[in-house]
Amino acid sequence: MWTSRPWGRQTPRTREGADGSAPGRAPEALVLLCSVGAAAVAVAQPLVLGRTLDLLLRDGDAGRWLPLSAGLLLGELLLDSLTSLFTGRCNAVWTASIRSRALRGLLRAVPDSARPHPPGDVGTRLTLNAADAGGAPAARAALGASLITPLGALVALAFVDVWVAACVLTGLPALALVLRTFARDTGASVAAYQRTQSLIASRLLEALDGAATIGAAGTGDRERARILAPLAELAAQGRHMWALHGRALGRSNVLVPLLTLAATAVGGLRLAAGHLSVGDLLAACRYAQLAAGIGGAATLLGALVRAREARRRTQELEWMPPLKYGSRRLPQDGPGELELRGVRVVRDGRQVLRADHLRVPGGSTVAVVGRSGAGKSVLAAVAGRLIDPDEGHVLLDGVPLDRLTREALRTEVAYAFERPVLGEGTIAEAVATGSRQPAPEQVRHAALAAGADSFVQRLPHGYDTPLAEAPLSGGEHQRLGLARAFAHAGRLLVMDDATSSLDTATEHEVNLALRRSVRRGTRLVVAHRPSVADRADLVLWLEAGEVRAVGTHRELWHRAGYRAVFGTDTGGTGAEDVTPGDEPVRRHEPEEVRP
Ligand SMILES: Nc1ncnc2c1ncn2[C@@H]1O[C@H](COP(=O)(O)OP(=O)(O)OP(=O)(O)O)[C@@H](O)[C@H]1O
Repeated sequence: MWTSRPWGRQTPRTREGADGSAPGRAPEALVLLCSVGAAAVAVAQPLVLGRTLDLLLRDGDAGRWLPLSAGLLLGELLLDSLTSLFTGRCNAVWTASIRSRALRGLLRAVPDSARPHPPGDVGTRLTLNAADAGGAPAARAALGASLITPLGALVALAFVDVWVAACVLTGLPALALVLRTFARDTGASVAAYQRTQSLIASRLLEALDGAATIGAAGTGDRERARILAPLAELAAQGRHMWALHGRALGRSNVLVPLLTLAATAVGGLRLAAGHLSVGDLLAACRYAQLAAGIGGAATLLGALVRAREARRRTQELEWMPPLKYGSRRLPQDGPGELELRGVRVVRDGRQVLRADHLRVPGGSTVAVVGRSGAGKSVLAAVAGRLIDPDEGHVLLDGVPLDRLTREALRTEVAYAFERPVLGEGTIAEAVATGSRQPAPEQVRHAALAAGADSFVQRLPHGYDTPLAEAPLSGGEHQRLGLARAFAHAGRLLVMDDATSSLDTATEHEVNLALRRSVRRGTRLVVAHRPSVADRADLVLWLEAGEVRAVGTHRELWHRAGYRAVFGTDTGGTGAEDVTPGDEPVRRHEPEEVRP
């Protein structure tokens, strides 16, 4: 049953960072604080343990040093646990923030600029790459803290015994060199690995999208091979990364014990010479270990390099050029007159649309026809400012579209597409989604006009049926897209192949309803059927990106080139598929439409 629940856009309770705002320094500061605390405790421990041991050996009673040692051990444990907790939290909020910013950048971008990023690539950037990039602040904090331990240990060691400290110091440049080489070499591999990951994801999504075609053509094996072709490269890159990591760890794993051994030997000699106590030797050995632990920074460094490359990839989405809006509004009750002045659209150095002095009178219905690739969709996109022309201007009721506020543009220009994206909510929410919030009765009215009401009523929960539970045919899906466009119809409605999946009779009913029941305005209809062109007030015939002619369907039908657009060369008007008994088409005489 359809309920009258209003489908107001609810403000979801967003998790920290998920709204795209930067989480600030607090999560990172907490990680830094706890890791520095843990590092400080680690540095203090050997001194205290050494002193405790000396007191126990000498007096058999270490006094308050014993509980202090235990306290430090427990403190280190607690601080390590807190570091893990805050690291998880920091990673989560940063990942959410980076992902939201990238997504927002993508959604705000000029649609054409997103074209080079196929869905699989976008998916990889928003999931894997965002998560890697989100790990950077915590890794940075941990790296900073991880340097405190060896440096602090070295200073403390110098207090215990300067000779042992000097011995450790001589080995540190070698460890630093290992880290530097690792950071340099691993950067390029990580970037290549992430690119290949995204290529595989893109191919997989392409194949899923075209699963029916692949199944029908029996090219499953070839497709599988195509998707997995970069896998060998990915494996090689992965192995290379692990080899670099392994080499860095291996080298530091050799250097660290050697250094500790050398420090222990020097400490032993100093003990034998009476310059060190047993407790001092214990502390010196532990400090030597901590100082040499700088090699462990390789893992954090690896995470940071990966995060840097991943961040670069999410920022490519975040920083895509946004569609900029102006501050002007449309004149009240304007008829929806559309004008294209000196418009040129160029793609890959090729002109794909040129239209000059083209004026579509307000309230008229114009069919845009032409062979495949003629530029119909480009014209449709330019007419409602989905893209800006490279040259020239598009005006709606005398106002250039790029001067309009976002609100004026999106409330007065509606689109219906061949393959509308309906989202994940209920049927009602899918129709209601848009710049305005239509009331439930308006949603139903729009669905009726789009010929969707009857099949929606048959669904288990009517308009409240979640889309995921509504098995929709291509035509039903398209009708919901039309309903959404009708529910938000402004003074200009652009329909780009939006009825291609409807049978001729349904398409005709939709056309009649559009005239009778949807807010009046100018209609720009990209069409492939002669019947649609015949019902329009005027036809705009495009060829190779240029306006070939403007006229009524019946006028143009005399031209063989025009008939060829519809793949027919019969003597009729090609509009014979119009349902008998149609009401006569009411034409709004255009005052001026010329190419
Ligand atoms: N972003 C782009 N990059 C490169 N070329 C583009 C881009 N957008 C459109 N084109 C090219 O512009 C030309 C017109 O494309 P358009 O989609 O407008 O054709 P169409 O007339 O709608 O075709 P169809 O009827 O097959 O949908 C095509 O050759 C297309 O390849």
